[in-house]
Amino acid sequence: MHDGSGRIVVQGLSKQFGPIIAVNNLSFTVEPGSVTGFLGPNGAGKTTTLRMLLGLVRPTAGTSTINGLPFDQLGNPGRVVGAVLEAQGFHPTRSARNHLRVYAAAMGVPDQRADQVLELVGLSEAGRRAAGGFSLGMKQRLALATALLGDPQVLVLDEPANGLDPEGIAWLRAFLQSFARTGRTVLISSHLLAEVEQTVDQVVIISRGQTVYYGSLDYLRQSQQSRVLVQAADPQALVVKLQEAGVNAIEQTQDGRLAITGVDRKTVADLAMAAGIALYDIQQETVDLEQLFFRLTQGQYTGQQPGYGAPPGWGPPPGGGYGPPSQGFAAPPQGTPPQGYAPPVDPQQYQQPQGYPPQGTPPQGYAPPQGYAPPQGTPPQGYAPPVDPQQYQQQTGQQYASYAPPPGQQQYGGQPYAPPQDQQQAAPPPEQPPGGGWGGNA
Ligand SMILES: Nc1ncnc2c1ncn2[C@@H]1O[C@H](COP(=O)(O)OP(=O)(O)OP(=O)(O)O)[C@@H](O)[C@H]1O
Repeated sequence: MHDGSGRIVVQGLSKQFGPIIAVNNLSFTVEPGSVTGFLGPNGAGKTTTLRMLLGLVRPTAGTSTINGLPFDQLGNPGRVVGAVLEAQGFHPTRSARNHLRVYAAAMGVPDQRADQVLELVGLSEAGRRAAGGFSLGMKQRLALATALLGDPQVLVLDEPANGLDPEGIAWLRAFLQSFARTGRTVLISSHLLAEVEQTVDQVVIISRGQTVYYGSLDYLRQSQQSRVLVQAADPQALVVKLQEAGVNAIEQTQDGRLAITGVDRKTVADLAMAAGIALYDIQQETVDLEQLFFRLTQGQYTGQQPGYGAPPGWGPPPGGGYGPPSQGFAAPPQGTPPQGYAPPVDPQQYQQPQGYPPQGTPPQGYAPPQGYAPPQGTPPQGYAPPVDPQQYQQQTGQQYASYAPPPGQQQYGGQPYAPPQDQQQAAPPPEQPPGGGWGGNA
């Protein structure tokens, strides 16, 4: 029901399976009106966290709530949370439409909603085909359709882009952003930053069950400065010349090159030439987000400490704070839809079925953020911490505990439906989600 904020709060969540610490003291908040990416390499603890959030796994410690309540106290969870943990569990010979009708009945929503959600995800034409013959991408869409049956306030999707082609990923991006823009909450997991980079407003990056970054991608991006890598005939002499010119952020790389931050290639080359120091190689190194993601999560398998923070000599984020992520989103691609798909409904605008608060009306009890509200204030001095502590504090009310690394660790535009009178009084669905659909790998 749309009777709460739709906020997801995870607080000190831990899960141990025998000797395996799958999730270790995880805390983060997902605000309504935003898309949050939950990122980490394979085995980092993403699915376990989502399963705890959805009441499918009992935490060893900590809590997770949606609308301020644990999942099992939500009453009619299918109307509050739409979840896909695995795009599996469809009866192989049952048509997609009939699959959805079964879930609609369990949830107390009218049969017509099945056709609406099929249209929303672009599966209208395939609706009468047996789900067993669906491609992975089509199964992802059908799982999403199942999650949308109850017109939920919150979407929790585990690796939703898995199996989608580029057209499908672009469509999903537009859909989720449009969904979030109506004041709803979206939490999606992925092990690939690039897959969700253009979709999310903020990310929670975990490695070995622990948070290694929590904040906006803009902050992460801007915390990294490019370096000039130079191979000089006389590195020591070049260091002296650079320091005389006021350039002090210099370090030596393992291969003997100098890594210089805060200057461009031309400045270094000019200084070297003026001093008569021969240069054998000079390059500008720009660190992209994927590299940063890898750096933050490395050690997952090697037992190394994760790459907390920027390397020495790297500067603070640019002055003036950091801006909000780009507004708007890419329109779904044009052209011929893949075989078997009806063209998905234009995800430019999510329209709610009748009987729900009008589109754009935030759920009671909170003011949805306009786009993404960037953290306020001045970024930390010296270097960028892996977790944006201000945002962490702002959202959780807690001091971020892992600021220093622990030792040794590391749209849609649906056809509104008017529920028939008798359906409006329908019996509540079961306490637990029906197996196989939302929360399907229970
Ligand atoms: N039921 C279980 N029993 C024992 N260990 C488990 C169980 N579920 C998960 N684990 C372990 O917990 C750790 C985290 O697994 P989890 O599936 O949550 O990671 P993940 O980030 O979702 O990975 P992936 O991207 O590969 O799905 C792994 O080491 C996994 O083997």
